[in-house]
Amino acid sequence: MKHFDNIIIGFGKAGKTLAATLAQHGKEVLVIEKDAQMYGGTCINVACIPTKNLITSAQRGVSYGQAIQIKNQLTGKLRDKNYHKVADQETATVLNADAEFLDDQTLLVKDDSSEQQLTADRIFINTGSKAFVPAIEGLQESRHVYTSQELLAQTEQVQHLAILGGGPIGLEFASMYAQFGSEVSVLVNQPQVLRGFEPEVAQMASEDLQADGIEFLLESELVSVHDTEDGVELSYRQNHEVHTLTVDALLVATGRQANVADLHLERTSIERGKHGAIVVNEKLETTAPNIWALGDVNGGPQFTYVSLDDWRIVNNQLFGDQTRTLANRPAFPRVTFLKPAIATVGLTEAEAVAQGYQPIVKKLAAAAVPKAQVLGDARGLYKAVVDPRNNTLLGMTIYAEEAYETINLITLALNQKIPVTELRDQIYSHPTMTEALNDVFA
Ligand SMILES: Cc1cc2nc3c(=O)[nH]c(=O)nc-3n(C[C@H](O)[C@H](O)[C@H](O)COP(=O)(O)OP(=O)(O)OC[C@H]3O[C@@H](n4cnc5c(N)ncnc54)[C@H](O)[C@@H]3O)c2cc1C
Ligand SMILES: NC(=O)c1ccc[n+]([C@@H]2O[C@H](COP(=O)([O-])OP(=O)(O)OC[C@H]3O[C@@H](n4cnc5c(N)ncnc54)[C@H](O)[C@@H]3O)[C@@H](O)[C@H]2O)c1
Repeated sequence: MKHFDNIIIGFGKAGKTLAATLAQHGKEVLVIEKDAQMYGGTCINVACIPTKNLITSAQRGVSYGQAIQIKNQLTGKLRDKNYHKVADQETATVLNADAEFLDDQTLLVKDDSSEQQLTADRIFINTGSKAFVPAIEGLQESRHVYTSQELLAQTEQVQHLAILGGGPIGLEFASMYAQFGSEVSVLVNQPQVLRGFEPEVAQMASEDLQADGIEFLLESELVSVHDTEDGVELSYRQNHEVHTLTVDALLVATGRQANVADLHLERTSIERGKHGAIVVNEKLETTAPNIWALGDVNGGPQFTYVSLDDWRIVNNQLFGDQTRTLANRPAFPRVTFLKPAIATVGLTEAEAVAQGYQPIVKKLAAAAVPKAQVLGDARGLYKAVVDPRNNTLLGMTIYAEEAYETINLITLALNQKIPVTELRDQIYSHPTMTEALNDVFA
């Protein structure tokens, strides 16, 4: 039986970064990835990067067909680069195979033609997550129902797209398809979209999405789907009545669950928790000795930069002072890439009040920022929640052009407890969206 110092299962953000770090320290490491088209992981191949590239193409007026070609070229280039970043290291090996556990120490690793058993001093699980498809009549069988990964592979533009779910995947695809000129209907089982965001922003963004041509079917429950000759008919219940809607395709965007099915964790002492995610402690150790779980698979927030931060925690244990844990993870931003984007960090006003703060709220319309006019989309709002006792930020939501950049500066100020007067008095370059901060905190 072959033995390695370190085995990483899954070529995700945390895994590939850890593999490179281990190799840079001269340590032996094997990365096992089941799909050669996924070298580099979900984000660069079928998630963050291709979706944002398609959104950018749509905003530049590129046709859908051409945009897909540009996207495929980009992901191919990144996949190759990511592969070599690990595989070219002297002490690293990349194996294209499926990994499953036989017990806490042993893996069975299979490809099309062979299988072998491997052991390691340390095993790191970084197998990500996969789309959760609810048990609704006809959904599994339909030829016109897609997950986000499947829809991204379509070379023909869907002309009328229905979307089930109003989370970030549902809304980003809705906005993207509307910008490509498709008709879009979003079924949401809630009374409003963007719940959990500042209510003014949720209201404004929801109206803007509708103005961009997106139809919201709120408080709707999908009952069944049936394929027609060239599309799919949806039956959904709204206000106790069953309605039908016929579209060309349905995107299911109802959340993602930990990718553990193939790992056979029942043969190990690795515990699973909510929705099947691997249970970890604050150092990301599983309940089995010398096995860690990083990224989406451990049930934490599903973002590439959180997976990267999981790497920081493990890296700090292996090569650092062992102080970095989930317990001291700083606040991090969340962005939904709409037009304009919504970016948020920390507490909303309601959350701050619920936690006993008596916050001061600062607001500014995006239309007041010259750069928003330059960019031609002056929709949006800046809303900051400030603790008046020390003038520091409790949270902020930005619904404006380039919100995804400005929020990183705000996150720094929030984590470093920089008084908002500093943000107010900074000299910002002009014309930029960041200079809004001069006025938000005036
Ligand atoms: C459409 C979409 C858009 C998104 N947009 C954003 C965004 O803009 N910003 C953001 O931060 N996040 C975004 N996310 C979330 C982000 O993609 C994930 O949080 C992130 O990719 C998770 O990375 P990971 O390190 O957990 O593993 P992954 O990158 O998912 O890697 C896991 C790898 O493990 C492999 N694998 C699984 N099982 C096995 C096995 N048994 N044996 C061998 N290999 C195996 C898989 O093939 C895969 O390559 C988006 C997600 C989706 C679906
Ligand atoms: N820009 C980004 O950072 C970005 C973009 C896309 C995805 N992501 C990550 O991927 C994760 C998964 O995204 P997602 O949007 O699939 O999941 P989600 O869990 O965030 O949202 C799913 C939505 O579907 C709704 N829903 C669930 N079951 C339903 C049903 N039967 N009928 C109608 N609606 C239903 C839920 O109410 C929820 O609003 C996100 O949580 C996020 O962490 C991040």
